[in-house]
Amino acid sequence: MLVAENLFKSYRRHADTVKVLQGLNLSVADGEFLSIVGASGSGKSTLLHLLGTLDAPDTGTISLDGRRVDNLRSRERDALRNKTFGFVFQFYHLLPELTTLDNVLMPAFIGQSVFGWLRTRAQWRLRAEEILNRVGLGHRLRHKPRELSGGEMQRAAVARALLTRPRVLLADEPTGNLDVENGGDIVRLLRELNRDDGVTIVMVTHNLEIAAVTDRVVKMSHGQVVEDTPGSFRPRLLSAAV
Ligand SMILES: Nc1ncnc2c1ncn2[C@@H]1O[C@H](COP(=O)(O)OP(=O)(O)OP(=O)(O)O)[C@@H](O)[C@H]1O
Repeated sequence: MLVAENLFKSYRRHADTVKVLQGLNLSVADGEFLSIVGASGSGKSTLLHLLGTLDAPDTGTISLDGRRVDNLRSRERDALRNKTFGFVFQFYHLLPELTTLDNVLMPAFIGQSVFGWLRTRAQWRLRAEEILNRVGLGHRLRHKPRELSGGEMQRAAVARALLTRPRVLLADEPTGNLDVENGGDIVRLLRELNRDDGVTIVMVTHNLEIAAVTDRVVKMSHGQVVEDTPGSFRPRLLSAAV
């Protein structure tokens, strides 16, 4: 479904050029739960940004269902991104002044006209409540982020990413700021969303135990894929695995 071919990406800072991706190839199948591991600086986050059309490669191509997405014009790219991808980051990025419910509603609110929003907000609210119940936060709708635990904040961020029913969830170190128990809960939640709702998930992680519960573990080094192995996930082990 999502295919990256021969990606090169460098960052220029002043006189320096940092070569990050160096001929990277990766295919992600529909419905897969894949993790990307590798040393710090190997280019994991850069790859995730490129796959999610947040940034473009210098050369190489990225295709979704056979259609190039790396060279779209910005308006087309934004529309495709909003429809196709949900993003979860290590530090949640929730807006502190908004309630959990309003944070989750943000993707629907942004980019709509006032009239569009007034016309559709009741439906979006129902959807937001449904997804918040799904992630176990149905009892925290009115809480502000500072009134939530780290694990709850990440659940809210997952709910926000899934509000618009994206096909692909791109998660950059979603457990990186959580203790073992809460990190395990988040990965179990992602596993369930993948299994029950068919969401394709690409997750960057430093934690090899967490990576092992995904279907496939891709290891990066110096901007290339150097290992691509099945994870050790078995459905019946889900509760004991993390
Ligand atoms: N916007 C940028 N400008 C300049 N250099 C950058 C930029 N973004 C990333 N880099 C550099 O590119 C390299 C790869 O960064 P990237 O974040 O993709 O690595 P990573 O594998 O995700 O690392 P980590 O595991 O530490 O998060 C790093 O050396 C980083 O300093």
